[in-house]
Amino acid sequence: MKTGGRLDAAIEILTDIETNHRPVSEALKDWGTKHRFAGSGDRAAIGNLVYDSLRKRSSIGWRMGAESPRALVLGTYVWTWGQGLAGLDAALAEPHAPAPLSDDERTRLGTDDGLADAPDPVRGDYPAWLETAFLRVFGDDAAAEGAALATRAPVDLRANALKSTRDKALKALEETGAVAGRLSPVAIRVPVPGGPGRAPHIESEPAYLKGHVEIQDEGSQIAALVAAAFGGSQILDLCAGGGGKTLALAAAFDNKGQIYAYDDDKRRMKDIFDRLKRSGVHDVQVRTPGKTDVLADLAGRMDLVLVDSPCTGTGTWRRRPDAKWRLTEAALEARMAEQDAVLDEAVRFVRPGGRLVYVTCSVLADENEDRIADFLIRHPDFTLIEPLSGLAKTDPATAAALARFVRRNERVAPVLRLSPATAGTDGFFVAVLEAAA
Ligand SMILES: C[S@@+](CC[C@H](N)C(=O)[O-])C[C@H]1O[C@@H](n2cnc3c(N)ncnc32)[C@H](O)[C@@H]1O
Repeated sequence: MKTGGRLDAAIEILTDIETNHRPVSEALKDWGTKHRFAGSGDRAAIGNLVYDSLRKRSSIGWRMGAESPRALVLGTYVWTWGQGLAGLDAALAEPHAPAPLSDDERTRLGTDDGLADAPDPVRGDYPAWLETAFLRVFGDDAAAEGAALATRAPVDLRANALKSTRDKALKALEETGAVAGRLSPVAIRVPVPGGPGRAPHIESEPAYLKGHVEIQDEGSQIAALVAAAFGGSQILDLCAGGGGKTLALAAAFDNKGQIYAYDDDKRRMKDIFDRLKRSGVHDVQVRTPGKTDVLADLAGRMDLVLVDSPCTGTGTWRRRPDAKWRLTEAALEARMAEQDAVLDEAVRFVRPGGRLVYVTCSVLADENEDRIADFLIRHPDFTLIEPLSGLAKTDPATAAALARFVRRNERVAPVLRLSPATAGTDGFFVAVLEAAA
């Protein structure tokens, strides 16, 4: 396919997503099934056009005067992909291309900066109803933080210390352009190309197949490292899901602790057994929910309970831009109620003097500081402690590198907050609570 045809396909897919309220991945897959002649390069380019259009829906819509699929795709090609008006004209002259530009489109696409007077949520590409929430967390940086959440994310990997080292894994992945991560000592970052370029397919790399690396955002790795550094031998990962943090905890513990992995939704745990096996993890007991209380024997015994809480995922908008525009106030409130519930549940497992680590991949204070503030009122026997105090003992260099992400002037402090703009990771929040001895 030529570029013109790819632009037209992206418009068709975005229209399908919008009119039929379909998830992006499903709409892309469907289009692929109906257009078998499209090669893998075409599919990658079309997928990139669709995702990039969604990432900057608001700012491109503002500049184009419309948020129609056509306006978004044309704006993405000219501005985000840097092809300019001349590049677009060339593509539109190709077979199967979208219709020629109107005069208004031509004028708008030829204007360099149409965002000078735009409000923060437009410049930062986040939903207008979150304006107050973003201002509260980011202040004057709200638009810049939003804009960083509207870029493409790199592929982050965690070198699995149980099977390899970061240096060996970097060597094995040399051809992908992999480099060492900047914050986590086990992070590897694989850059993703811009424009139509295909992201590297890590799942087919021998280093991945042999369990030497796991795919995990560097922010998620840091959350696990911060938690693991509080040590102990009995750990409960209460919201284990597919096991991303469980695997990172197990690697940090070098198979020396006993980790219990649980999730109240059995389906979310479907991949965990395969992942544990591939990673060479032996010290994890998976507990799935059943008719009886399958965690009863752990009550009051855990040195560490990790609550990797359900959340809106605002910190992961780079990877799931459609979720950004689908998020509603009702969904946010539902997540907050779940967060309170799971925090309350966690309490019964923490031994006297033990720690409860609360993690979200959201940047919103409603899901972070506010949940902890309310928790401390309900559970005055817990206190918030320095989030990096564990890591400062086990890995002082990493703790020092992370110190600038500790927030001290919030409603609840100290807490750790990472974001794409400040840390180059997904948005993550970590609070560490200690039970009275
Ligand atoms: C952010 S995801 C976990 C991701 C996972 N830890 C990882 O690193 O791959 C949150 C998980 O919490 C689970 N969950 C929600 N409420 C829960 C509860 N009350 N008890 C246990 N798990 C819960 C959800 O099913 C979901 O899988």
